[in-house]
Amino acid sequence: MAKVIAKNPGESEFHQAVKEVVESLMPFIDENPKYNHAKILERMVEPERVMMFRVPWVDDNGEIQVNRGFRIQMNSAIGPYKGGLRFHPTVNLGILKFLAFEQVFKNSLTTLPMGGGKGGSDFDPKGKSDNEVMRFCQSFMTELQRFIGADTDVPAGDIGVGGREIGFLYGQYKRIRNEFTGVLTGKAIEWGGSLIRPEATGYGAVYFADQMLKTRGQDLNGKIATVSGSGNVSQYAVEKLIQMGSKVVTMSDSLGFVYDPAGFDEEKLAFVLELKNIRRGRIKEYADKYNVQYFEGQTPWNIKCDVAFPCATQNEINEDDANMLIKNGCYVVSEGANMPSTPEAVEVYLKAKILYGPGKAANAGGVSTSGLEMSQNSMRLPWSREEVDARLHQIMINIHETCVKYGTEKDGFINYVKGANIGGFIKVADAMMVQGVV
Ligand SMILES: NC(=O)C1=CN([C@@H]2O[C@H](COP(=O)(O)OP(=O)(O)OC[C@H]3O[C@@H](n4cnc5c(N)ncnc54)[C@H](OP(=O)(O)O)[C@@H]3O)[C@@H](O)[C@H]2O)C=CC1
Ligand SMILES: O=C(O)CCC(=O)C(=O)O
Repeated sequence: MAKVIAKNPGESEFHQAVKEVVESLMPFIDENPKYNHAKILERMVEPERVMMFRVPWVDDNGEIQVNRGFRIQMNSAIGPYKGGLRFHPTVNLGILKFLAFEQVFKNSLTTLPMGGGKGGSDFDPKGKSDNEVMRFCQSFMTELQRFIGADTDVPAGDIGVGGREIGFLYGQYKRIRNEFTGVLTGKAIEWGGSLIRPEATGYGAVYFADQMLKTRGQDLNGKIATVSGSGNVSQYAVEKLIQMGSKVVTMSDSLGFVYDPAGFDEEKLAFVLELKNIRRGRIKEYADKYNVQYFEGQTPWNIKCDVAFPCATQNEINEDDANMLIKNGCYVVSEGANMPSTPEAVEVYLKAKILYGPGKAANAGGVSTSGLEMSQNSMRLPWSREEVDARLHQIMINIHETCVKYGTEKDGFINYVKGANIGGFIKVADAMMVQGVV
């Protein structure tokens, strides 16, 4: 860790992600010294390649704007680099390296042949016109296209990158490279996308929670759920929770959260989708429309619930929030977001022995379905909604089984952090061992 910190100064999120993995992997590596001799971990914390580039574009007033673009190609031992693009003003090298590092383990857990990568820009799509977003995406892809390809590196969406952005990015890739390939996932269904990809991360986090509950002979029916965020992952976590009989009482955005004690239903969720995906408004409008409470500048973790789904961003649950969740009776946390719980919050969950599914396991449904989109693109054949959903569901069951296999402790407690880290590590490490010193 000292070396990682010294070599990557100021990248606190990257240090955090590496530390969590290293801490749970060290006992396993001590028992399997071959990984130590081959310096697997030292190699895994060093990206295979990092690209950083200028993204100039012209806004609607004719003024030139300059953003910074990135792509981190972290590890390709088990397949082409795969991972989303994030467009958000907070994006920097350290954040994308943490996301790329997590992605390596997550993609390995999916059982599909995908390496790990991540990219993005400090561009903020909020408040921009569609034309501005298009011009930015075209400039971003003009540079990115030289580093990616359907068998090399396949980006997708993440925060700030949804169907609209993937469309603009794909259009520019096709124009420059003159090829129609599966170079991006999250495409629209009419031009090579997969059914269920938009739903997959949220659905997957709910399927994972359901599997965790099954270990205690329970299910989601009748449970009170809190969800944070109101973007892609949150929207479909809420949809699946409603379908499974839970009562979802919160959603949020970066300005605050709404508390609806009667619970979201399909009609209310349709309002949120229209608000967020089309009008691109603020969640406060939900409180105004349905006459419920809105808590400005706050997160939903002090609301009483059985199950919590953090689906917004990293480090959105701190130690106090975690203590509050547990004090209020919450005993399941399934992370739709990447690293939404601080290390102190994770300590609280593990000490309380609740059912805690870390993001790299619980939110792997999104990238899994991206992998299924790649398969369909290679075959040039689309699968039905039922087929993709069944495959997604089975993958989440398999990931859960892997966590149980490597994370069950002597007293029977399932430490999903340990299970996901060891389960994700083995496949990548073994591939690296036989591929030589690369
Ligand atoms: N999309 C996917 O397939 C996958 C996404 N993830 C992870 O899920 C999380 C959400 O992604 P996604 O739903 O795609 O992104 P979206 O951009 O669709 O939605 C993000 C949501 O989180 C909120 N948010 C973003 N930043 C902050 C912040 N700093 N504080 C509070 N709220 C914030 C946003 O509010 P506002 O609109 O106000 O910014 C918005 O409600 C991320 O951690 C992402 O890495 C993980 C696996 C796959
Ligand atoms: O679908 C993908 O390729 C990436 C999804 C993603 O960015 C993630 O799992 O965090």
